[in-house]
Amino acid sequence: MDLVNHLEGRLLFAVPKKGRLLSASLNLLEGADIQFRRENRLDIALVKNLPIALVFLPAADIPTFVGEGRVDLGITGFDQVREHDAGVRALAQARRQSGEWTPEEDAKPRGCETVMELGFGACRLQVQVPAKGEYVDGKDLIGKNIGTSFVHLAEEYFSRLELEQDGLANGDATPLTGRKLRTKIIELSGSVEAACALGVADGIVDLVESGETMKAAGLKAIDTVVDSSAILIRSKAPSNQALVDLIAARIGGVITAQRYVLCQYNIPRTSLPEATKITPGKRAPTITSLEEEGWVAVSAMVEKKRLAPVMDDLASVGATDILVLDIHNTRGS
Ligand SMILES: Nc1ncnc2c1ncn2[C@@H]1O[C@H](COP(=O)(O)OP(=O)(O)OP(=O)(O)O)[C@@H](O)[C@H]1O
Ligand SMILES: O=P(O)(O)OC[C@H]1O[C@H](OP(=O)(O)OP(=O)(O)O)[C@H](O)[C@@H]1O
Repeated sequence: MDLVNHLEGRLLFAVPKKGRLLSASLNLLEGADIQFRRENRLDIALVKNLPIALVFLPAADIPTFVGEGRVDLGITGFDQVREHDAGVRALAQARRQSGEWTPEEDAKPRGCETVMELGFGACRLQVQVPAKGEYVDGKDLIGKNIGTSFVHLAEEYFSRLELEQDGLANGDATPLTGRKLRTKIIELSGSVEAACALGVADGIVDLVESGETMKAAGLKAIDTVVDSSAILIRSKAPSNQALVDLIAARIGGVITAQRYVLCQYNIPRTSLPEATKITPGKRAPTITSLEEEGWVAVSAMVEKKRLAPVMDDLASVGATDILVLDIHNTRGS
């Protein structure tokens, strides 16, 4: 089937085609009951049960497609959105400097909006240097060679440092982009951590999660440029706002279900005030009377990461029969 000619009337939703965000993104789509079958090697898949087409793209390109309004929704990293925005600023500044900028360009609905954080893909874009070297501060790298895949964010970072060193204020009057940098930013598309050891760069700007890659390459972090995690983004003028809202509600429900469990227990009514302080629920706990005089049953959503101390505290105020149930999905919570 010629998929490209079946996109008419469908909301376009971009999903990372590979890499760190792929499997968690597919889990979210499954939880939101977005059903599709992706043909081998095809980067477009029609959703069977909704008027949506999934477009599988590199995470780094998704902010461009969404920001230009070519795709309505997308899953990518916050770092990629920041890098894209910095690139748009750099391009606009270059066009202004060359006199090519027109007032109409300001009116274009460029850029994407964050719909929600997705609770996975947490990492940091950090400035890294050889662990045994002399650099301890970002400023020590001014005038040096920096390897990175995040060229625009690196340019803005070192532009800010250079401005500070020169005693100039960074404000709208002195844009971070379009200046001639003393620091040389070298664009690398992968394995950035090898650049220092191979003599290509004095420092790098690269992502760190566990820190294993950085450590294995003999590097240490000296500053953070961006704290990132996966986000759902939408274009400024999506083709079907109602469908965007529906997808957002479904995905929000899946994320809440992943973060929370349902905790149920019995407790003497006299201890209820203490117990409900421990489990206030998302809005409020549900309390029902038991057949046994003076006892109530409580059920409340509890964040998974707080579960063990919550159960300890409940037991210490006299709760019994404490049960914890997984939540499969939620809506409106
Ligand atoms: N180690 C990590 N831990 C968590 N999230 C990460 C990690 N590395 C990258 N990410 C997130 O995943 C996004 C995509 O990175 P990833 O390296 O998987 O990209 P990719 O599309 O496979 O590209 P590349 O071919 O450059 O590796 C990043 O922008 C970031 O938001
Ligand atoms: O702190 P860590 O947990 O070690 O993760 C960090 C690494 O993960 C990412 O690369 P990835 O493995 O996705 O491959 P890439 O270098 O080809 O982008 C990133 O670019 C780092 O190299």
